[in-house]
Parts: sequence; C-alpha cells; structure tokens
Amino acid sequence: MTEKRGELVLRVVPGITEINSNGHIFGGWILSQMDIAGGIVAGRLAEGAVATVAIDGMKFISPMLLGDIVTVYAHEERRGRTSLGIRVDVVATRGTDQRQIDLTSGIFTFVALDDQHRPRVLPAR
Ligand SMILES: CC(=O)SCCNC(=O)CCNC(=O)[C@H](O)C(C)(C)COP(=O)(O)OP(=O)(O)OC[C@H]1O[C@@H](n2cnc3c(N)ncnc32)[C@H](O)[C@@H]1OP(=O)(O)O
Repeated sequence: MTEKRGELVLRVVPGITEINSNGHIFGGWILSQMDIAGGIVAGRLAEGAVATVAIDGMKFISPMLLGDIVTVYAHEERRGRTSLGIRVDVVATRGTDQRQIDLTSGIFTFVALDDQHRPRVLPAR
C-alpha cells in the first residue's frame, strides 16, 4: 500500500450483517465504503456531482474481521479533463493493541457531471 495514504475521509465499524460465511466482512461492503469516500473527495475537487466510471487496481490485501474499525483514506492521484483518479486505501484498527492492518486499495475514476448527467470539464485549480 502507498506510504502516502491521503486524507482520512471515513471511519466506520462494520456490523454483524456485513459478515459472510467465512466470518469476514463482505468485499462488496468494503467497496461501497471506498466508493463513498472517493466520491466525497472527487465531488469536492469537481465542485459538484460526480459518478464512478471505473475502478482499477483493486486489491483485497487481508480479510476484514468483525470488531475492526475501518478507516478509509483517499487522495487525488490523476486529473484529466473531466475525470479524476482517486486513490483509496482502507486500513483496519484491530485488537486492544490497536494495530493497523492494510485491507484494500484501488483507484476509483470519477467523472464530473453536468445537470444532464454528461461529462463536465473540471474547474481550474
Ligand atoms: C451503472 C451504475 O449505476 S454504476 C454506479 C454509478 N456510476 C454511474 O452511474 C456512471 C454511469 N456511467 C455514465 O453515466 C457515463 O459512462 C459517464 C457520464 C460517467 C461517462 O460518459 P462517457 O460517454 O463515457 O464520457 P467520455 O467518453 O467523454 O469520458 C469522460 C471521462 O471519463 C473517462 N473514462 C471513461 N471511461 C473510463 C474508464 N473505463 N476508465 C477510466 N476512465 C474512463 C474518460 O477518459 C474521460 O476522462 P477525461 O475527460 O478526464 O479524459
């Protein structure tokens, strides 16, 4: 996982309903938290509506367990004309010693949208 994790965007505790038959948290639930966190950062940078168009380099590094506190970090990695590549990293805080465990990472591409739901040129910095 990257050393530069970026901004802490979300801290969440998964519930019992997020557990699969292995006793791990569903990958889809984690993906959803990543999409939410990335979308918060992308929406702020785009100064408006964004939609997820692609997810690349998604990696599930280690299982997430019930009781983990999940922290989602995100930062801008690439800026195009209408799209932003947001790197999203997820870390668990686990156990009484509060150890940090890298869980997942990926690059989410968000497209800035106009009011017709079509791509919109990103604002100048
Ligand atoms: C289906 C769902 O509900 S998924 C959940 C939420 N997401 C959505 O609803 C989005 C559904 N998708 C869409 O509405 C459309 O694909 C849009 C509006 C996001 C993009 O429309 P397109 O016609 O593909 O736009 P266009 O070809 O102009 O590309 C727009 C930007 O997205 C980028 N892009 C498009 N597809 C991809 C892709 N697969 N990977 C990375 N970037 C992509 C383009 O490179 C371009 O970026 P740039 O302007 O910075 O160079």
